[in-house]
Amino acid sequence: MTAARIDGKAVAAALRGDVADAAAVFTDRTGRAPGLATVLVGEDPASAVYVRSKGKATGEAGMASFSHTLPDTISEAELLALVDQLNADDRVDGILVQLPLPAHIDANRVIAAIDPAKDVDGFHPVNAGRLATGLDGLVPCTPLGCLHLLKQQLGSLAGKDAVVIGRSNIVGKPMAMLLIGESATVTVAHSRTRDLPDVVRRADIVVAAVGRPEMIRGSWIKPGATVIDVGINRVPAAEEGKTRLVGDVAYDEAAEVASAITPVPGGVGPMTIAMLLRNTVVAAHRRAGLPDPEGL
Ligand SMILES: Nc1nc(=O)c2c([nH]1)NC[C@@H]1CN(c3ccc(C(=O)N[C@@H](CCC(=O)O)C(=O)O)cc3)C=[N+]21
Repeated sequence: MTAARIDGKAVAAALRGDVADAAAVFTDRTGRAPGLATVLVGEDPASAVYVRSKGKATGEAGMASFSHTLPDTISEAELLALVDQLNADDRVDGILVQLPLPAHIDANRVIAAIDPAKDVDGFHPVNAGRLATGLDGLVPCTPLGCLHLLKQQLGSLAGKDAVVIGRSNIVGKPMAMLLIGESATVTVAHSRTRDLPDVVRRADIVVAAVGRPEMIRGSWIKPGATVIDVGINRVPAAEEGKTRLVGDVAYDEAAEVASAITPVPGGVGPMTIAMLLRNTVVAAHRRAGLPDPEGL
């Protein structure tokens, strides 16, 4: 069997169209566009690329973008002061502080300083708690994008065996919460899990978020499983001096066994950005006291 390739880029483009429609309605009703503020500390070139592509996507969706680039010599207090300023700014509906932050800054303190109503990354403990307890809040973009792809592919997830590989606050834990919310039977595996290949072999749904290039092999995949690859790893390419992106899953091997699989690039990555825009337009509606836009 050759697996269907789940086209995250196309699904993300459709979602961005719906977000743009909702943003236009919001702008009409309130007289201002939904606004996203991004904060980048330091000059890491890969991080700068993400922030730029987010800024571009925001404009295309009819939203306002406020981007702040700070030197990596900035103090924690100065960064916290900027977050306070963005919390107080009524034009700003969403705040994204790009991670990782330099080592002298406590990322948990910065995340905790963001107004939970503007926390479009869904990283604030209040939003994590809401997700864990089934309350409405803002949900982390990458797991939300993975769930959207899974539901589009499978319909109901109820009763499916799902394995999430990775236990980060950003992907693994919220992914597990979302899958539980869909009534899947969820196993969270990680670096200390015993017999990982056997654990993965039981799964109808595999979400790989470990950050190790091509670690999950085709022989680990249950025939017919759906595989969502969150990994974005840059590795040396065949041609001297060049690099290419690979996921956490050995794509060609897994595609021979799975029924559907996301590619890297063009899978989960574009969904993350689309969900960031989605969360921003949802946050704008809630802050304005309007009902959530339908169908997002
Ligand atoms: N507070 C915070 N929130 C984040 O959501 C966040 C962050 N910090 N720090 C960095 C990571 C990384 N991240 C990506 C999003 C989209 C692609 C993406 O669209 N990738 C393209 C490929 C891009 C390329 O070709 O380089 C794809 O997979 O097709 C990648 C990476 C969000 N992050």
